[in-house]
Amino acid sequence: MNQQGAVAPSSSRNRIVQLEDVRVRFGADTDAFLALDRTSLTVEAGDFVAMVGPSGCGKSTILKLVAGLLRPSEGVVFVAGREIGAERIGIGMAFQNPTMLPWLSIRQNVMLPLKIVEPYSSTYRAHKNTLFRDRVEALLEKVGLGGFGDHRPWQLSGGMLQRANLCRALIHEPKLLMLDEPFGALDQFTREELWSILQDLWIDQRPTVFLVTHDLREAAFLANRILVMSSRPGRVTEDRKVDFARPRTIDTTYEKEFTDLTHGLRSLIVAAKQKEKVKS
Ligand SMILES: Nc1ncnc2c1ncn2[C@@H]1O[C@H](COP(=O)(O)OP(=O)(O)OP(=O)(O)O)[C@@H](O)[C@H]1O
Repeated sequence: MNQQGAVAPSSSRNRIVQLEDVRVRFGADTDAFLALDRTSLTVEAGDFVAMVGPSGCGKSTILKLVAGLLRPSEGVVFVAGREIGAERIGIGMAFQNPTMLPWLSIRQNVMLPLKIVEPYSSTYRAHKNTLFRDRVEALLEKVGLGGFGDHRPWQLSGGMLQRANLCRALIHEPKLLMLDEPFGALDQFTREELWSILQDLWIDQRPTVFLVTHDLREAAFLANRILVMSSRPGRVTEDRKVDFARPRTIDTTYEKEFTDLTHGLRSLIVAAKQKEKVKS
């Protein structure tokens, strides 16, 4: 068994995330079931990884393992060369429903990680009206929300809120950015606009991104690597490299290589779902 705080093998120190033979079980006794089966995975710092697969296959479970919100039942998870939980690492998160605090302005909402996360929190009071405010304004401007800093969340549309949500996830320049279906609730046009915005932010800051999505075009547009998972108990069955030149544009998504890729991914997921039906 691994000791808490174990260090990853030195040959793999440039890998920011490593899962070794990880299994996750939920429930107890007769209700216990295996959600994630023997998963091994390594991710290089600065990479953009998308995870796709049938509903319930364990995509969000992998996000939670990497974010340290969940412990593996077996195996080990290393983040930044150390067993998860042993050392703090900057993580940004965004989910399908942006949970903004309604009594705060958009600027104050975006600033929250600076107020909470070290090394920013200790100088928050000194910088909140100068340096940090400028930083928030610059980021809001970048995502097309310049001039909306004083608005309240309920005055913004869903697409605008998700832009603000991305700003909040990135304001403290996290090393890891965890995105769980962040654009799932948006219309197609807004979603496509946000893909380009997220791509630009990633090119600027180069965090390591884990994106969970059901939208195969989204995965192929944004990621450098797409992991396809089998049905429950989930395993990574395919690891596809995506090397379309950046910055990608919406036109890229109509090119043959791109549609071949998304079509191929779709076939894999349909096959995984059929296997699930046969099992049940
Ligand atoms: N805390 C929990 N307790 C019990 N079961 C859980 C828990 N979290 C997840 N599960 C179960 O584990 C399995 C994997 O869940 P997970 O959320 O990782 O799937 P997913 O691939 O992200 O699904 P979706 O695409 O539908 O969001 C599912 O069957 C889910 O019901």
